[in-house]
Amino acid sequence: MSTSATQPVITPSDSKSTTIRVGTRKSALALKQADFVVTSLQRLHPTINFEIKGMHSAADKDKVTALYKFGGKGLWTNELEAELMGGELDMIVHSLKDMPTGLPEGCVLACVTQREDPRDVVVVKKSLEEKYKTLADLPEGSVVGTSSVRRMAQVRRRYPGLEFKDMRGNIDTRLKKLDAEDSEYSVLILAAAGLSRMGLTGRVSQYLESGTKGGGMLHAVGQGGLGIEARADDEKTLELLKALENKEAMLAAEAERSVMRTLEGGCSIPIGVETQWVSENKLRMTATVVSVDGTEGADAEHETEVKTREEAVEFGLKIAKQLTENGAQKILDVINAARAANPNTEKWVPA
Ligand SMILES: NCc1[nH]cc(CCC(=O)O)c1CC(=O)O
Repeated sequence: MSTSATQPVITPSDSKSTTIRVGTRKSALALKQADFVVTSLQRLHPTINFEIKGMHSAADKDKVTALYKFGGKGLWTNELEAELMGGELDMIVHSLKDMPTGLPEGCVLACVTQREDPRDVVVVKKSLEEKYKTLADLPEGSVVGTSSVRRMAQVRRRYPGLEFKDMRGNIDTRLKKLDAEDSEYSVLILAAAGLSRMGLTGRVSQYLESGTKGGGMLHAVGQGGLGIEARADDEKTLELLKALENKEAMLAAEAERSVMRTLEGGCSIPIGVETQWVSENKLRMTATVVSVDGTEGADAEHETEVKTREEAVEFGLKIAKQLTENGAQKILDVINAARAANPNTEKWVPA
């Protein structure tokens, strides 16, 4: 075999001998996210072989059962985690917002990548696009498609005249259902990040955020971020992932997840957040907990210096405490009691 400058010789030592298996859900969006992570890792480590393995979760397979009944925590993630622990996978790429705030023993949130736009957005039915742009434009009785209790409760609080109807399925399916001539929906609320990753930002009609123009709506904990889970003792994979970590995104995510972890009583709750780096190392968070009927809300806002994971978690605790003092506990107690009393009729989805 001859060597030349244009034809590098592949010797056994630098051939693709190591394989890293990357698990993900199997939706088009999830596969895109995993692909993004693998492409980034492959660029940094050309000699490692990366394989993506897509899996359908229990919640993907069963679209009828109320999602929180799968056990709330780990709805989308349990099967993947079993493979991670069994060594069939080396990492899992998640939408951070679908990741439970408590991970199974032996698993860690190894990496948070740079965050996409964390906001929710309004998408208007194609045939109504000329008529309505924002939630405020919608006439009373208009139907908003969402299965997220967080989105529903917050919209109800600000726009009590609107109606809600369940909307599940992946992004493509949701848009098709919205646009169908005979659909009852006027708008959908979706995550900007999902649309953007699918190349569908053109459908965004309004960005929702804390200000008046944004409808006073806060997004989900972790929304727009990717979380990569790995085995706590897998030094090699943890080291690989360090290069993909975005510190600002990680600290903001830890702070948001800390609020959620502190407040949740074992089930998904209607909590919205917004975090923003306002100056060097200074994080501002706005958070809300809203009753399902939208009549009551507890709000909190605070900014503080956050430089470490511990400080981020501490900050989240502080916000959770402020929320509790402002009435969040009462709202959560009512929700938990209603779920316990009437487990068969609710379709509340953590989104
Ligand atoms: N609820 C499902 C889900 N999980 C993650 C995203 C994409 C946004 C993200 O990565 O945070 C979506 C779609 C949506 O909420 O519109």
